[in-house]
Amino acid sequence: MNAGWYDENNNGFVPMVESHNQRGQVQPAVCRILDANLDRAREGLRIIEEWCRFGLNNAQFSGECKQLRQELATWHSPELRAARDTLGDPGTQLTHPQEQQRADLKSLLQANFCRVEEALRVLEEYGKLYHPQMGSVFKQMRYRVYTLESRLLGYERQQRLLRSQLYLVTSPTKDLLSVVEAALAGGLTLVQYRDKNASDGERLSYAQQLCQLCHQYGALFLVNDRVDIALAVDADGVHLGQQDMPINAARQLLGPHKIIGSSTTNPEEMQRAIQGGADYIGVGPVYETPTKVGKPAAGLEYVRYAAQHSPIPWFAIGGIDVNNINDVILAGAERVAVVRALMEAEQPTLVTQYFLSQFTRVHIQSKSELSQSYVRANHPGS
Ligand SMILES: Cc1ncc(COP(=O)(O)OP(=O)(O)O)c(N)n1
Ligand SMILES: Cc1ncsc1CCOP(=O)(O)O
Ligand SMILES: [Mg+2]
Repeated sequence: MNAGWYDENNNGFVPMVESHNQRGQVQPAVCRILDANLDRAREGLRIIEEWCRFGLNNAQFSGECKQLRQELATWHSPELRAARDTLGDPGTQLTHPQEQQRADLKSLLQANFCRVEEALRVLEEYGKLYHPQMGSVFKQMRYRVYTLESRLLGYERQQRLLRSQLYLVTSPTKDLLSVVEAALAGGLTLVQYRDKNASDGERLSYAQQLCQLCHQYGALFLVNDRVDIALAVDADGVHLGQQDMPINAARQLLGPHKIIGSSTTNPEEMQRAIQGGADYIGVGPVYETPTKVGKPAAGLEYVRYAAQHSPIPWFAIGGIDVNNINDVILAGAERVAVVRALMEAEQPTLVTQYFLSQFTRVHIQSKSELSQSYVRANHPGS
């Protein structure tokens, strides 16, 4: 097999020029290192590719993984393979406890990205001893993998946001973690940590614990108001109100792939949030609420407006509970955010399940009511 690499600019396969080794200058150990790391990088990419293909059904991401694997294969010459000495390799016996268990899919993907990036770095450095172009080729490849990682994790986040119909905004309580965990156990997939009075130390500590908990359950975790805390705990994003940091400044700090939510009370604020690049908006307060004292209700009218006009995901918020959720859904909401209804619930797991079940039930019921009234109108007496 001829070694070489795929050059996008020349649009073709570039055969590998004579290696230093062929001139007898490279130690066998270097060939073993290159062989092992070519394998490591390809295996890691294959694991990521399987998720892109079968988990996300995403042809673009899986295509990029496959392309990278094929480019790696072109460097894996018989000469490097021949240097392999598995029996004499002390590293085959060494495993790290973290390799034995992965907390969730995100950590599985991150661990494998890390493995690929490390292997590419090794190939970049030791490759310089083997072939004059190996250093720059593997450096470029490593940057492509970084880009793929951040695009893939960003895409995953957006998908999870789209699928989230219930959003818990927390309020301070001594059993904060157990309330949130009970709601997560009921199927909650989106949590915002909100505490207007805690010290920064407390905020950081709660944010860290909640972030870890949410990720264990595969849920998204956002921080209210504070971009710095969101960054410090590697949260999935922030929620910003009209008085908080502007969306574009937060985007500069958080990068393109974190989620930024924005509060809106009227069509003008909605328009500005969308133009500013918000990933979702809060729509409300739908009803007056003691959680946001002094903020007048925007009403169901604004919910109907959002249902007609918002091109991005939006969450109705403010005074929503198990008694009025159906009115909010019938006004067009497909997603709601709540504080008290879950934070003060005796059984947050059951209340979460109830809320989530309403999105399916109300739509089925309202469709069947509509079809019944259609039959009555068109076939009187039947
Ligand atoms: C989902 C969601 N919508 C609206 C808000 C309110 O944000 P803001 O207007 O900044 O008020 P505070 O929550 O900071 O008091 C929210 N937090 N979440
Ligand atoms: C933070 C916020 N922003 C608009 S309404 C609201 C509070 C909603 O709280 P509750 O669900 O307890 O009425
Ligand atoms: Mg705010």
